[in-house]
Amino acid sequence: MVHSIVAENVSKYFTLRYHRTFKEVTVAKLRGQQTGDTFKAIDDVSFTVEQGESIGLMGLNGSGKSTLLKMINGVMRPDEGSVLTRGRIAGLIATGAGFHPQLTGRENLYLNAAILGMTEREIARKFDDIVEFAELGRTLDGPVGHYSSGQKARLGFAIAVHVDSDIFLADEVLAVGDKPFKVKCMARMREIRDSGRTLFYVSHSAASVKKMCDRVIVLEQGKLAFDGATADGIRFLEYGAANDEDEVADEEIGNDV
Ligand SMILES: Nc1ncnc2c1ncn2[C@@H]1O[C@H](COP(=O)(O)OP(=O)(O)OP(=O)(O)O)[C@@H](O)[C@H]1O
Repeated sequence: MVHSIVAENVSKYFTLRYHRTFKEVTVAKLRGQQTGDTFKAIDDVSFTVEQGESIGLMGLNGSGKSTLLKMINGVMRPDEGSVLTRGRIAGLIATGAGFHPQLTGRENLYLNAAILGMTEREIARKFDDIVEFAELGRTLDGPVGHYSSGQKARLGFAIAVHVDSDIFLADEVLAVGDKPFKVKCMARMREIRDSGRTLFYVSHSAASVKKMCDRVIVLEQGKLAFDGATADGIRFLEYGAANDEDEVADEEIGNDV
């Protein structure tokens, strides 16, 4: 077994500030009021992922999933503990992050692919496939600042899936895409999983996690609340309500893949 991701006693603190200006802070201090609050967004989380595992990272809004993914990706560092990863990491962790709004989609494609570690030759070789995957049509030559969130996600995801990575991170890629694009993304993520790469997939959708992942990690207020088999994880989250409307839509997407 080869370790792909090792997180050891990872904690991350954030400060929530109640005031936006110096004046407000000064007034609050003079009145003896609290000006902010520091809290643990990730609280002493440890787990090991082997190469080729596909993990569904689940939990309520604000439970710390994106923060954990950012630390795996390396864009954020833990305040305590460590996150070690093996190999190249690619994926979509924040829709549109890293795109330059004044540059066109085509220009951003070159820039983003280079930032993700692709060589010029590699970009030239994969360019048409990326463009075809993104299906942006003439929008590709318009500035990314004018793109809808779905269009940004299309471009970002299309680039990310074409990077030869060992670890693929996906944070709610399916949240903003339309149905045909979601189906395409799911199919591509399954290919990534089946090619033996490590998949770390953040989702609120039980159906897609069931189809995609063999292990589930659940965060609750920054703490690791569950780590185990997918079916047990979903049961743990009590996402099984069959008459839930979202869940029904969710199953539809799942069935199409
Ligand atoms: N840069 C930041 N500064 C201060 N607080 C932050 C920052 N980033 C995230 N937080 C807070 O940390 C907590 C965890 O946020 P995070 O985005 O990781 O949650 P999440 O599980 O991904 O949520 P969601 O399901 O809504 O995407 C939240 O309370 C959020 O408000």
